[in-house]
Amino acid sequence: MEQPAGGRRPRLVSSLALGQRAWEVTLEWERGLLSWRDPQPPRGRHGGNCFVPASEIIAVEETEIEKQCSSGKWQKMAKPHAFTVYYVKRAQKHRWQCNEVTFWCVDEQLCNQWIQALKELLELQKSRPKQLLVYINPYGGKQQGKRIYEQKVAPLFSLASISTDVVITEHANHAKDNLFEVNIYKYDGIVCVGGDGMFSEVMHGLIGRIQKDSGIDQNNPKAPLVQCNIRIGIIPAGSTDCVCYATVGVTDPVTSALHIIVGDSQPLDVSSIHHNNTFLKYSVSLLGYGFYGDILKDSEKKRWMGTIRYDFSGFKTFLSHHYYEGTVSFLPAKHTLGSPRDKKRCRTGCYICRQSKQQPEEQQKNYGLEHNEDEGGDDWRVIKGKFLAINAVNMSCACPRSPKGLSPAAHLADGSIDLILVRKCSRFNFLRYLVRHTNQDDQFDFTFVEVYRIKKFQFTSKHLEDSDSGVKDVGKKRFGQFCRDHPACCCNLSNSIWNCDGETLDSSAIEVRVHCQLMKLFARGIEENSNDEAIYNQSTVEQLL
Ligand SMILES: Nc1ncnc2c1ncn2[C@@H]1O[C@H](COP(=O)(O)OP(=O)(O)OP(=O)(O)O)[C@@H](O)[C@H]1O
Repeated sequence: MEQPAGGRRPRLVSSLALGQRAWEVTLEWERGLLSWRDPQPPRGRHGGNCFVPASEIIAVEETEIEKQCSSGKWQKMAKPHAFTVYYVKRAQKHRWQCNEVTFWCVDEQLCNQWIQALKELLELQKSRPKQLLVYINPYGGKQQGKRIYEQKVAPLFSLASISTDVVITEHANHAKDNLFEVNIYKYDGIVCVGGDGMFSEVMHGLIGRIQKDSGIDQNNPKAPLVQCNIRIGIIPAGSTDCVCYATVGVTDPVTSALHIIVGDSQPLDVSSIHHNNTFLKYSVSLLGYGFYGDILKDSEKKRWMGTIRYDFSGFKTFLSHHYYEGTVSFLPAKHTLGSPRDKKRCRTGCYICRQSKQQPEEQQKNYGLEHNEDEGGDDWRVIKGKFLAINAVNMSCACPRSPKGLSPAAHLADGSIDLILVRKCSRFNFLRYLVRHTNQDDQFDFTFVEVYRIKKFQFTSKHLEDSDSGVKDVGKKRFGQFCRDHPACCCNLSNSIWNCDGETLDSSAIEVRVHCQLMKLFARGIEENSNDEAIYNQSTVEQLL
């Protein structure tokens, strides 16, 4: 063992066997790094050097290995002592796998010393969860949630010595209601196994519970919400897993489980949505009126079709080409360093998101001040018009169908919303706009598309503004009915609905405000990997619709 100066913990260097050959294995405490190299690589082969940071070691276990190997060599030797290191291995397209390597030696004491040292190093990884509360939606997606959890996730949690309390949901809102009853503070995290709907339910339960315990009234649209430090992990098992995709880069249960085990933490902005001082919902990805609202409305009626309903309803909604009149008022975001068209993608360790970290404290400080900067004063902008789509996104909304997403440069945690207004245009132009979500061209470079980075917005449909004039209304309702019966008609219907992260909102007139880094996920954002960006070219318009 090497003994460096200065009383620091010594580096552990040993010659250990890996298979049939002796490797030099090193554990560097200061750098938190395990490495092994072949000191005499076979002729013609380069010496392999392997490194695993301690933060990516999943577990260390003493291992029984066969006393006799095929060559019969060990017969003459003393009993081998072995240990296995399980660690994260990066595969293609942001996928993580659990890899293992087994080292052995004949010196039992040396073997134990290595196991002890590695376990101590793992103990130092303080952000790792020890106890998790898991909710499984057995009916999400292809109804595989339970199987996915039991076969792919639970064995990894057990390997990493994470204890779990598992609840298999029996009805919608089971998890949300349960989160108001259990002692959530004894857990290091909440895991949901399901799709975006299940995640939304757990998020509402957790944020709601924290506000309740802190005496915050969620119905007050101006109340500064209390941050949730209990992280949520998403094991994707739904028909849409967009939040998982946008925060991990892939929808793969094993990858997500490994991000939970290593204790990743990704802060996330959350928008609160109110109507007349009544809280409606929280949103973390897409709040869409018009095109995406209509797709949801139609697809809800076709649940029997399974996941193909989204393609079907997307195509139908595109053909129907309805536009909606209304007024959007918004408060531009001044604090953030980026802009929606600057091409600075939000990636692991994003600088722009890190700079926004102090925002929640400032919001708390400003609360109650009559003319605080947050209220914006005269800075509000008002836009009246006819819109095919109004999309407010808290993240890029990248998904396998649209790997760039609705706003490629949106950030997960910069305390802003990207507001995209798509004004009435021809069907052909709208198609051109949609196609740009799948290629390298700028989807905001159209005269009928505007994008703003904002903090708050309000929307009222013209239908509601006019609702006093009863006579006009009757006519409009009739007209609306005619259009519903003839979907190829492209006139304006009175109202669309809001699609809030895949669920409908009860009101079309809404008030929205973003809460910077209100919650945290067991994720690290999308890791930089230029090869994966080439995936854009594979998407087609059909996939997008
Ligand atoms: N046991 C249950 N029975 C019925 N519904 C449930 C149950 N558990 C959860 N849910 C609800 O099912 C909804 C959809 O769940 P989830 O997101 O997991 O699946 P999904 O197939 O992706 O659904 P969607 O396509 O509608 O988003 C959630 O809103 C959740 O509240």
